[in-house]
Amino acid sequence: MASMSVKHAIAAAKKLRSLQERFNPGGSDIYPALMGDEAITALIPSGNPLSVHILMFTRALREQGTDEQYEKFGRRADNNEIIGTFAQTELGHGTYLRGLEARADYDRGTEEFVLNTPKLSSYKWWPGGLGQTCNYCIFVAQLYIDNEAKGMAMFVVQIRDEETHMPLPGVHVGEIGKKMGLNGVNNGFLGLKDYRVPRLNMLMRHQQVLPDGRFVKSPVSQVSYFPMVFVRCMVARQNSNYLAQAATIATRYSVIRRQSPIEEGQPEPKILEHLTQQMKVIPEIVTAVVYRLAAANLQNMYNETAEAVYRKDFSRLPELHALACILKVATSYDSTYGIERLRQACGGHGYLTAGNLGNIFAMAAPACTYEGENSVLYLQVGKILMKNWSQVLAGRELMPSMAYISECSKMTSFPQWTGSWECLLKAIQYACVGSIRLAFQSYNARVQSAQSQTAAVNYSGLELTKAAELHGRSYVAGNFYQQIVNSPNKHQRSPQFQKVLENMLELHLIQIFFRHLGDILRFIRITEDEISALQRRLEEVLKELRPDAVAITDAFDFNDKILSSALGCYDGNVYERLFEAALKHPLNRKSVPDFFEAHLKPFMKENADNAKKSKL
Ligand SMILES: CCCCC/C=C\C/C=C\C/C=C\C/C=C\C/C=C/C(=O)SCCNC(=O)CCNC(=O)[C@H](O)C(C)(C)COP(=O)(O)OP(=O)(O)OC[C@H]1O[C@@H](n2cnc3c(N)ncnc32)[C@H](O)[C@@H]1OP(=O)(O)O
Ligand SMILES: Cc1cc2nc3c(=O)[nH]c(=O)nc-3n(C[C@H](O)[C@H](O)[C@H](O)COP(=O)(O)OP(=O)(O)OC[C@H]3O[C@@H](n4cnc5c(N)ncnc54)[C@H](O)[C@@H]3O)c2cc1C
Repeated sequence: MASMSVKHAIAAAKKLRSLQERFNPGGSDIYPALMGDEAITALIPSGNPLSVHILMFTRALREQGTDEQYEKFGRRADNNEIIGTFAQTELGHGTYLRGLEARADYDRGTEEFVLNTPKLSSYKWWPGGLGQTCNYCIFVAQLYIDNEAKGMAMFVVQIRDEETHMPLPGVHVGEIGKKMGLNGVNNGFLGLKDYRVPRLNMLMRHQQVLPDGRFVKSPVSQVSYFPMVFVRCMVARQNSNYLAQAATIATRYSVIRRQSPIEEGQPEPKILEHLTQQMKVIPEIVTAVVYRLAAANLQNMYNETAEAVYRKDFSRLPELHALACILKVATSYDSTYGIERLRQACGGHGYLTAGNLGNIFAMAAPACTYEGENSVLYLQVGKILMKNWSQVLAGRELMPSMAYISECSKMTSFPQWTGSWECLLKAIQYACVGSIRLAFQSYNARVQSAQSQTAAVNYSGLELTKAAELHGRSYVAGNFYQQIVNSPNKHQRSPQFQKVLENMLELHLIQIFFRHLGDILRFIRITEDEISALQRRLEEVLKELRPDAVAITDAFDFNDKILSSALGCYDGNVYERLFEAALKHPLNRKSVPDFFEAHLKPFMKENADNAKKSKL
């Protein structure tokens, strides 16, 4: 599997390079080239062993290295002359970066760094492609000068000979073992023992170690986290893609499969005629659209911030960090949940490998963990919301994506309930701000009672997480509302298309309202009649969107090769493809399986003999 994945990955990397040149000639931004990432991902259903090379190794060299270091390493990496990974996580630490144990000691006598993973727990563990594919890595270590810790630093480390691919002396590298999915990625482990690299192998765009050992601190330490921010932005796009693929498969299957008459004596309908099936499938189609639009917004913000950081303007980093966290969490959680719900909507055939929904789930699910485990990133956002609430109390302006928090904070009560889109959106935002206020009361009371900020964050963690989740909902729903209702290119849309988009907005807002009804009722009085009216609207909009479900998923434009699913094939010949896949199973090569003579027959005979004996 690994070699097949590498073969496909090389084909994908060549395609990506050509896409990059076409979309973005000579440019550094990979994102436009990834417009074809569905194809890339589909080429390698077991995961792309070069993805961390492309997404993190090359970018870290470009963004964290000096121009000279880019010329020495980055150009060769961009040209795929060397293959690298991003080796930060260790066997013993992944989240708490200040706890990383790998160390880099500066030797001013030789102007080198001596790299060590002092204990088993210090081994790098998980980096994509590290096991077998890569010959270089970005090695993240605690920097020590004269045995004094200076914080985290990144080092370009060659781990394998470029000709023979043999691990270099002092390098212990290999594959970490089978995973739930992505088994073509060869995630690896790396131990270094007294491994020396020249001083200029430390990436020094933002922080430097001078030949005499003097340390020049980064103006903004968080800029070293930037490679992670980029992948979080990519996860938002990629996981919305995975959800869109699953939604396409389940939608197509739901208009092929017939089951259970709705009226006595009537023929069995397509299962998508069942209202409960519509409630399983159509909201996931809409969620995929909602997150794809939010991810595109985030990517634009990333590109703008990356250019600003290149000019040493770090002002937009905090907002990008907050949004990248919240969208990475929301898309990975919701896509993973949605793909499983869509799998269940396809009955038993959804559980067949030939349906590919299991593999799509296995590709999507780890995004809840890598690039910052979701619950940890929610706490990150919760902390940022506490800081911003302090700004609100001090009457200061907030970052644009949090402006609604200021507006809602000035409302003494929620206006008369109308049930309009604006009302639904404001209700979610108002509930979010109510949750932030409550979380702040708990958090601030703890800080005031002399708890450390870290401890206060931990003990207020449930409320901080709730506030962060509702902030994510507010941002995503707000973005979707703006795109549908206030988009500058709205007039270019046909009335029919605008109506479909408005139906998707109606469904999204009502669905989020019902998902957080408890959170909303905590702060807003809504009558039973008003809630029942929304229930009716939900049923109505599902019915309205039903005729458009196939067209919307066709518009995702995944071909059969990408979907790789007997349930989601464009020609709808599901049963023929399921049967064709079944006949290809190795067990069907022989009429009598080998295990019959070896195991089953003796087993049955023994039982028969025992039964006879017991009768005697
Ligand atoms: C061609 C490719 C194929 C096609 C594929 C297509 C698309 C790609 C889709 C998916 C990806 C595919 C492949 C890649 C797969 C896997 C790659 C995975 C890689 C990894 O997992 S790399 C390792 C990731 N690890 C982490 O994320 C660690 C998480 N931990 C942390 O971030 C930190 O420890 C912490 C949790 C933030 C805590 O930090 P701490 O040091 O305790 O300090 P704090 O007080 O919490 O923060 C200090 C300060 O800094 C701010 N901050 C924190 N993080 C950031 C950041 N990232 N950016 C900016 N600012 C940050 C924080 O807000 C605080 O600010 P203050 O103002 O409060 O001081
Ligand atoms: C498929 C995959 C690919 C990966 N690729 C890479 C890669 O290329 N490069 C790389 O460096 N890493 C990579 N990783 C590692 C990934 O970044 C880590 O798994 C992730 O950061 C979580 O760290 P951990 O696994 O050590 O879990 P831990 O940090 O040990 O966390 C375990 C659990 O403890 C809880 N927890 C931890 N900290 C807190 C906290 N502060 N507050 C509350 N609860 C907390 C959470 O529930 C968390 O899930 C990859 C992981 C996977 C699964």
